[in-house]
Amino acid sequence: MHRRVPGHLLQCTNVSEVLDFLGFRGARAANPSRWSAEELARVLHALARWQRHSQTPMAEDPQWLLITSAAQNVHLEPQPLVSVAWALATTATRGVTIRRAVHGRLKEFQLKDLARLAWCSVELERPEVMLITLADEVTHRVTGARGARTGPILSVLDASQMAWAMARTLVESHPLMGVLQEELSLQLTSCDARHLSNSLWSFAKLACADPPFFHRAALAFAASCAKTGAQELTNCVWALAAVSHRADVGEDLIMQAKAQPQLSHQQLANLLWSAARLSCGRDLFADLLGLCKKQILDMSLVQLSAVAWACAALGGRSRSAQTKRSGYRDSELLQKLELVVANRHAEFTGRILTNLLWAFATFSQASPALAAAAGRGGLAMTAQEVSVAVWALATLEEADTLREMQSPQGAVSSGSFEALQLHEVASLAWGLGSATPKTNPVGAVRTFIRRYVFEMPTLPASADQRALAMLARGLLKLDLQDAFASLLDRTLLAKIDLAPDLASAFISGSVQLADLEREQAVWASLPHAPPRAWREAELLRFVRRWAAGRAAEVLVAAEDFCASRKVWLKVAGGQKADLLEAVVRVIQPRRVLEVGCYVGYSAVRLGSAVRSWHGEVWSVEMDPIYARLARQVVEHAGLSEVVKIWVGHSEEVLPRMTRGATPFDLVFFDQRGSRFLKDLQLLTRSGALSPGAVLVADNVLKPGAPKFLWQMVEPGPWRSAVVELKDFGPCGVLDWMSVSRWEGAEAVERHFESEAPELVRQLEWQADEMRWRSIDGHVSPAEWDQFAVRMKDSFFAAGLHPDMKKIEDLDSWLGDHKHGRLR
Ligand SMILES: C[S@@+](CC[C@H](N)C(=O)[O-])C[C@H]1O[C@@H](n2cnc3c(N)ncnc32)[C@H](O)[C@@H]1O
Repeated sequence: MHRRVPGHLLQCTNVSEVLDFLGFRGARAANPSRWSAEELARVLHALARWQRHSQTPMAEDPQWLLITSAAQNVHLEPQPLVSVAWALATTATRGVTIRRAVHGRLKEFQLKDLARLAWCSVELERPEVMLITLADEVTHRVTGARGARTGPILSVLDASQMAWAMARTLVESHPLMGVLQEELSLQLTSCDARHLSNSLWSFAKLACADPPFFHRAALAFAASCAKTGAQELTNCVWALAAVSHRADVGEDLIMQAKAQPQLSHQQLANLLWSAARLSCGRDLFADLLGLCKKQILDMSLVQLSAVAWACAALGGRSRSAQTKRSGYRDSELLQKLELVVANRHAEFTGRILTNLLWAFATFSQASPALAAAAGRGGLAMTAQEVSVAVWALATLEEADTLREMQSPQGAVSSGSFEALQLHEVASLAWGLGSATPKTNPVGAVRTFIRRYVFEMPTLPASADQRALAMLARGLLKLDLQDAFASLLDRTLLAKIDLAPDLASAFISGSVQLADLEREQAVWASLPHAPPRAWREAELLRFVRRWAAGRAAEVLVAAEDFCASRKVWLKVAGGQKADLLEAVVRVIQPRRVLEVGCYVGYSAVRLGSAVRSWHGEVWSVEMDPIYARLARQVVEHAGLSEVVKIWVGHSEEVLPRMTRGATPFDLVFFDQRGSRFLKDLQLLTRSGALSPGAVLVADNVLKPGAPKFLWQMVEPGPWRSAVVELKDFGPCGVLDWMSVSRWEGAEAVERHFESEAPELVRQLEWQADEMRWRSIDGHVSPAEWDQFAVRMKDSFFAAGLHPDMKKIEDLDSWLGDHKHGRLR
């Protein structure tokens, strides 16, 4: 079928000239119904080959249409019929069918002809009807012939053509795919890379690949692809990514594809999408993204949204359950995307919009134009897309748009959510709950969410815990207390080994509902010393053994534990403890708040300092296992009356604990740096800070809290100083702690509204990325040091020049508060 086209044929400029060249002139040319079946097939075939090379559109040409209709009315032998099918398929001629000609005659065709017909059928009318007939026949013949043969029955070319046709037509769950897999398995070592790539693509598209076969086929492709082109490489990489194959093979192939000259926009977008799905290395991803960025403004919206999706999704499959994706934030790309959004949002479909929204929300990048596009109810969004959009808009705090989506014409009101999966319902519940005032319950959707929880089937032990935690929080935000209780009961019933975040959501939710019974049930389900907390459990044993129940001894024992066992614990010891004590000595706070208690080391230090003037410490910890250990450490130090430990995420606990409480004089932020600003906002909005309160924040350099630091050094209600010191532990990595004094409540909101410059936002992202990396794997002290130095230089480059102080300067700097003015 793909023989070379004769040179003379190539020189023809229209259909008549081709007919003339083939010897059909005058009245004979005008009367194809008089031609023999073989003549018809020969002419159609030649015309199709001419069209393929000349790229001249022919499907509407009157002479071509006459010939094709004549071909439908004659009886063709199998060979000419395959030729005609090929001609019709390659010229994308519509309205002509060969189905009837083939019907009832399949036995006359050889296996290879059936495969060619399958390949052609993709472009013909109602392909699935013909394809299923062909697939049944091939399956029947190959399985029937197996008894008599040990080797392959279908050639690699035939098998790959059949597979490709099935995938293009999306014929799912047909036994033929299993047959083709077996046929290909027998010939993997001798397969041509092009056919292998087509086959892998087809199996992945139909999600029907058996992993060992896929792996062997991928290795066979990698071994034979040295001379293949970009399309084959892209297809194969896409297939590996779609079935979540091992990253290493995919990464090698992406490197090869990247080196191909002139990758098309589609190939680039596919490669980047695949690189994200395969969790490729960041350098390789950055190289590919560099190529995409050069062409981004010429890409189609679908390609562009795939690029955005890939950037947000990179690193999504992290090893530990605690971590989330960090994505790949690129300022230049975001700026270009903003430009596209501003100019072309009217053309967005639901999928394009939600991909972009998801990426912007992942990067905490506000985009009013994008939010406005989502608000217009006219966009036909599927229920899944609505759930993504709602989550993204809530993350970006676009409450107005969310309300618009819930108007009678909006996508939320008109959506039908019955087919949503757990994580999608969770996004919907959390998103709507985050942005909807309690006075405006979201009607039918709220009823659906409640029913979904009550009708949920038994949860498997492998249930998606991040989704469950999000759903639990969403239910409380939507005031669906009975559904929250039901979700908690079902989860405990399933004997799921609770991850910290889910346990924390359940405990803090039960406390909020004053449901002591359920709170205790969750505590009882938690192991005392899970493997991830063995060091912390060891610390408690060590402290109990070597410290005689006084705070000072507990602190020394904890430090000895780190030194003697050569373990590093993330506590504010050493110079950091000196700084905390210096601040406490100067301001003598009555009420202290700590966010990030861990095992209670700094809580004990703060508690023992404020005890002498009857002060108290409230400490928040989101991980119940750590919180329980911390309570035991505090109890052993004899400080249970002074230190109160609250369990839950700061976002949930702070509003609850500050309601009607006496304001705090000292706050110590030791949670994740990217929470600092949000938690500070919660505190100032709820009036939880006393006049002149002092805020100490740890790790503002390493991994860093750039947005927070930028706000604190900007002119406004805070006066801040930064102390450079060494982290606790044997390596003593460089770090900063900030000390800020609140000078009044005026202009607080305005202060928070000012947006940090792009470079600072970029640094914020880098800090978070490093934080997740350190949770997910090991970061060496040398890497931390390099990171800290780079961060410092970047701060200065961003114009962030804090007032640097030494610990001994704090006394005079905080002078106003000396001698306990706050008492
Ligand atoms: C660096 S450790 C705290 C060390 C402790 N302050 C000390 O010096 O002994 C950080 C702790 O904060 C907790 N955490 C992180 N983000 C939090 C949040 N948003 N709310 C409550 N706890 C959080 C973590 O689980 C972790 O135990």
